[in-house]
Amino acid sequence: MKPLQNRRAVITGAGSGIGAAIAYAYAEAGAKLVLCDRDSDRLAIVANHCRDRGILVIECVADVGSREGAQAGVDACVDALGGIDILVNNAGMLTQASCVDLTQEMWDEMLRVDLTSVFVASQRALPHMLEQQWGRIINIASQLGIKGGAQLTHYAAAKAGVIGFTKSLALEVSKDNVLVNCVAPGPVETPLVEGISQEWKAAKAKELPLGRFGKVEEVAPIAVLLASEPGGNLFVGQTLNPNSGDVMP
Ligand SMILES: NC(=O)C1=CN([C@@H]2O[C@H](COP(=O)(O)OP(=O)(O)OC[C@H]3O[C@@H](n4cnc5c(N)ncnc54)[C@H](O)[C@@H]3O)[C@@H](O)[C@H]2O)C=CC1
Ligand SMILES: CC(C)c1ccc(C(=O)O)c(O)c1O
Repeated sequence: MKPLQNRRAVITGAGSGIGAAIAYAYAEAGAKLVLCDRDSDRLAIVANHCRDRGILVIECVADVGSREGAQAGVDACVDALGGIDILVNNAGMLTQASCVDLTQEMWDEMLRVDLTSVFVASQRALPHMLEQQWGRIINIASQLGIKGGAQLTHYAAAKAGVIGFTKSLALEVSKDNVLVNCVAPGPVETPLVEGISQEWKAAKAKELPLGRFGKVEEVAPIAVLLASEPGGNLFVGQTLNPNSGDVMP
């Protein structure tokens, strides 16, 4: 039997990068998928590749920056599949500005997309998971939520918030067999970091003990482990750190 056979999973930000890799890994693992993204074209490509692996996939085009959009994936899963087992809060954005130049709009958008959406989607999923006494919530944070990042106060604050939210929710619901954890990657080659210059990225890669950025297929298996039994059963409120050795908490 495959590790996530017939589990009903929602993955946000599944149209690209880490979210797409998690979608492929979950498809291989036998899950039924609700894939969410605001980019319908990219989402359709990822969804079709998952269908090629013989599993049921529902596409949900939504912007998690709004309350309705953050709830949409969970609602689609419950409506179509009768419930939800796994929620992967992965959708995220990255902009850069020094704190003095950061506008209120940039701050608010970052907090809405990278933090508030995690709360809203989790809150929507929880009644179903508590009722069935089984659930897994996996939040994609960032090592910058631990170490901070210049020009990234808003991003680092949102991701630190995700880590604190994860620990606190884990304390509330683990006795009901709803396990909440997060993954805090270091730099990973995805479109998210495409805007950063090659020179900067080369210098950053040299600093890393591993000497290179991560690849999405090196992060996705962690989301499979956390959702699977028995391998994921003892992780409660943890932050897993696939970061090329950049942060050793
Ligand atoms: N790439 C990296 O170096 C790292 C990424 N992360 C986190 O991993 C997660 C995924 O990032 P990547 O795969 O790198 O980025 P990506 O840019 O490749 O993919 C992000 C996906 O999320 C979607 N998305 C963004 N905002 C959305 C919104 N408001 N509503 C719905 N969908 C939205 C995008 O359309 C895109 O398909 C993010 O939470 C990011 O903060 C964490 C650490 C390092
Ligand atoms: C700016 C660099 C490439 C970068 C971007 C994002 C993250 C993260 O989200 O964790 C990093 O750790 C980075 O070093």
